Amino acid sequence: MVTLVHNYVFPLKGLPRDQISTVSEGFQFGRVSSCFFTQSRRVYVGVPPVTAIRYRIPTLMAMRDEGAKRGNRSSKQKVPHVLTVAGSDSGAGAGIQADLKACGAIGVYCSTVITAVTAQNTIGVQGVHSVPENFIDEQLRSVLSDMEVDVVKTGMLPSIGVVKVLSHRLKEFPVQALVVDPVMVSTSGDLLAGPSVLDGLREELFPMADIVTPNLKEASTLLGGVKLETVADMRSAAKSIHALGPRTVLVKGGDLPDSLDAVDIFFDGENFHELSASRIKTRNTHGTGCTLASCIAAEVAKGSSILQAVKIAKCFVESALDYSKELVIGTGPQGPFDHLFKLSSNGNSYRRQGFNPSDLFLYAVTDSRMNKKWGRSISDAVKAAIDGGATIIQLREKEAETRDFVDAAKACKEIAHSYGVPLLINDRVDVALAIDADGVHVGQSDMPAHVARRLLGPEKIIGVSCKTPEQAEQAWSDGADYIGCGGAYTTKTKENNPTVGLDGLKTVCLASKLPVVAIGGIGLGNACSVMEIGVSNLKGVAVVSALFDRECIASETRKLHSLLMDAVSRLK
Ligand SMILES: Nc1ncnc2c1ncn2[C@@H]1O[C@H](COP(=O)(O)OP(=O)(O)OP(=O)(O)O)[C@@H](O)[C@H]1O
Ligand SMILES: Cc1ncc(CO)c(N)n1
Ligand SMILES: [Mg+2]
Repeated sequence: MVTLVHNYVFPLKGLPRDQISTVSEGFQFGRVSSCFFTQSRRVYVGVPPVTAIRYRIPTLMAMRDEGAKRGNRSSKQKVPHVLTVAGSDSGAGAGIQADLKACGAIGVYCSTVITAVTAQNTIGVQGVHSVPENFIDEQLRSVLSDMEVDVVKTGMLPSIGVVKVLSHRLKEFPVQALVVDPVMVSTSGDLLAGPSVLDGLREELFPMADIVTPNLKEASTLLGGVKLETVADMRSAAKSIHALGPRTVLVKGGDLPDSLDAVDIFFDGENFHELSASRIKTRNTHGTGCTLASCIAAEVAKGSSILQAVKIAKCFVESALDYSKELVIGTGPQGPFDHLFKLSSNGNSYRRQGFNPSDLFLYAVTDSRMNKKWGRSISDAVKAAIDGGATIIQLREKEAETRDFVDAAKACKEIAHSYGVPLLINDRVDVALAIDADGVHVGQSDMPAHVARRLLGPEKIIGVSCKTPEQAEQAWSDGADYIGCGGAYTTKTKENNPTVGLDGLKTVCLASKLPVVAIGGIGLGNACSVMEIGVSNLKGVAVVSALFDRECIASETRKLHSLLMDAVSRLK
């Protein structure tokens, strides 16, 4: 199942115990009696008869990140990186093109080694032109030797020679994880890989793979043609394929006949997980397999576990299919879908042109108690703040009934957008979705930012409250756009909220790869001191009572705006 590489056993013996972590999910082995090493840079230390301990050898990347954390702020931003080794689909629904779009949508860099060029459309595959093996090898070497790939994802590998070349290069340049989509036949029934490739996959790639993702036909072919017609069949297929060596298996049920749900079976050698999504009624399912595998790779590159990544990927495919179910591209039976969730959107006059960190400059956060105290509606308060120069609005409504909140948020969005000011919703991702707000702001105990990102899509703004460098790092890897850091000073607005002070704020700003807005007890008297900590990614201040617990919101906002302008011009 895995190769014993003795060189790697010896250094392991001296490994301090505190550098070994016990991992339950996906790391239970039937019988492991000694140490071994897989190509994906993991060392398993067997404790017979059933458990295994995992130690992840730090990747070059992790070491570089460590270096960056230790104060080398000039080091470049690390972007999670997936390399796809696959075929081009001229119709751009599947293959390399699907991989690029999927990774792009998830916010992960994707490099491409092209194994074949297909002439393909919504009707079928009209031609395949394989790239010579030595040139595939050259592409692999170019990318792997230079670009610090996190995860490799494979799609169409047209010959056994290509499989061998790839497995050789992966041994020379190990990566964190390998996702193998054993593409054999297109959904239109056209052959994309010869039968000899099967042996190559089984012998060379599966033992190195962290996950293998066959569809029903591929699972059947891998197992010598067994019939797979039910979820129970899929379970036993997953088990048999797992025995061929991969760490985990996902048998995809997109093509399962007569099923109301799209059910996939995940097996990690110990446990089965039945993953279900509603089956979207659409012709646009061309490329779902490639997309799913790329999303898994992208999520793993961002730091998810394999199972977590599969769940997120499945949800991505379901949402994308749902979003593009009416899309009409091509005349054939199998259309592509919209990975970027945008092509078919209409009627939305205000579309954000990417997040602009300078919008954090004067960040107004509403408070229902203060509005009640002064007898004004949320939308009047918002309008006044914008009149005074607020550059972004967050609606923070802890007490309102959901329906009232949705109505108020709709009204506020209209006002904010008429001034070109973005509107965010505190905590309530559902409300943000309901009114198509510009984004959300979540705290450490609210919905995790990576889940919010999945629900809201790549365009929306996501902010996360962070008090420590670790939380800031997490927010960045979760795909947030900015962080809010505080309390800068003590505040009565938010009870039980420890103050980090200006020193804490500075520490977080220095560690954060994202722009920061300071919050907590900030007002006319101290806003300048906050900005004067002088860290370039501190983009502004967020205020609640200094604006909303005042008789005239607009004039207080105006005063704060001009103070901030002065502070910033002094810093230049
Ligand atoms: N109509 C649908 N609605 C929701 N999910 C679907 C639908 N069709 C497929 N899926 C999901 O998409 C993923 C890919 O599954 P599928 O079995 O279609 O792979 P595939 O045949 O390799 O794809 P392709 O060859 O079209 O790229 C699975 O998670 C599956 O459950
Ligand atoms: C190039 C290519 N790769 C994979 C698939 C499987 O969908 C396809 N149709 N075309
Ligand atoms: Mg399919």
